[in-house]
Amino acid sequence: MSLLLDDISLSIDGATIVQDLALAVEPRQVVGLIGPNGSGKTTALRCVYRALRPTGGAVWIDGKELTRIPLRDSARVIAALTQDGRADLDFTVEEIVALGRAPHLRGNQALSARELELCRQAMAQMQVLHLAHRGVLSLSGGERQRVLVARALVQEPQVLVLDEPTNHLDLHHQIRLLSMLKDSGLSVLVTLHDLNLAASACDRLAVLSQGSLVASGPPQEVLTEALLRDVFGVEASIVPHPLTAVPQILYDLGSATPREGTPA
Ligand SMILES: Nc1ncnc2c1ncn2[C@@H]1O[C@H](COP(=O)(O)OP(=O)(O)OP(=O)(O)O)[C@@H](O)[C@H]1O
Repeated sequence: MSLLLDDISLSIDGATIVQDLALAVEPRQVVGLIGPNGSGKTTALRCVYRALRPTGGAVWIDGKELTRIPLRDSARVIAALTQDGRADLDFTVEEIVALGRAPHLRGNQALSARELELCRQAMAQMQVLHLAHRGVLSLSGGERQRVLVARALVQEPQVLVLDEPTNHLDLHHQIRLLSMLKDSGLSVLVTLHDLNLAASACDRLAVLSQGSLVASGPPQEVLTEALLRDVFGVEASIVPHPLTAVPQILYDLGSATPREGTPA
């Protein structure tokens, strides 16, 4: 399933937060949305999972304009892992994961045997099966993040939107999650701050700066020393990964430089 952000803009109280963002995610592609803090990444994702409605442009799913699709139908095909999706009710892990099936159920319909097995598999995949009966409030940040990914997977979406999914995850789980996304066969739009992981995991990168798209394309075209300097205010060297040839950034502490338009 394809996802298209067709020149979307989002203004709040007269302030433009995202401006004319054009971005396509082809079927089975993983696209990374990167950019400095406050550049509009979360706001753009919120327009895709319908927490916000763009004030200009439109989002299209497989050739259909999103606002013309009933909410329940779009919830069946788009799953989101959000930054504000922290569960604050003390449900158990298996209850939280089962909530991912909600868009597919009618009323108080119970989960079928297939759906229960789907939940079990997703918990196993995210290595939280042993926590199934624990209350989510008792989990560590990384455990809870993995539970929320499992909930998104049981939704059986075709488009997956994830806002900083590696937050709280240790290195092992960061790499497992990103390789799972790469192999998932889903159309994935993901924001990441770790640019080395983004370069390894994503087919394409899109760079936002102050609400506007400033670069997009394959990681080897997008990640340049000039872009790191101009957009992120960092002097760094970029070398090809010795095994995969994807660009990898070598940072030098003390190389953060003032960025244009950023308060000191
Ligand atoms: N409801 C709102 N009202 C006013 N300003 C907002 C609102 N939502 C977001 N903003 C502002 O819009 C800008 C972009 O925010 P957004 O969360 O999209 O950035 P981001 O790129 O995801 O940042 P980060 O990397 O820090 O998560 C920020 O300056 C933020 O303060």
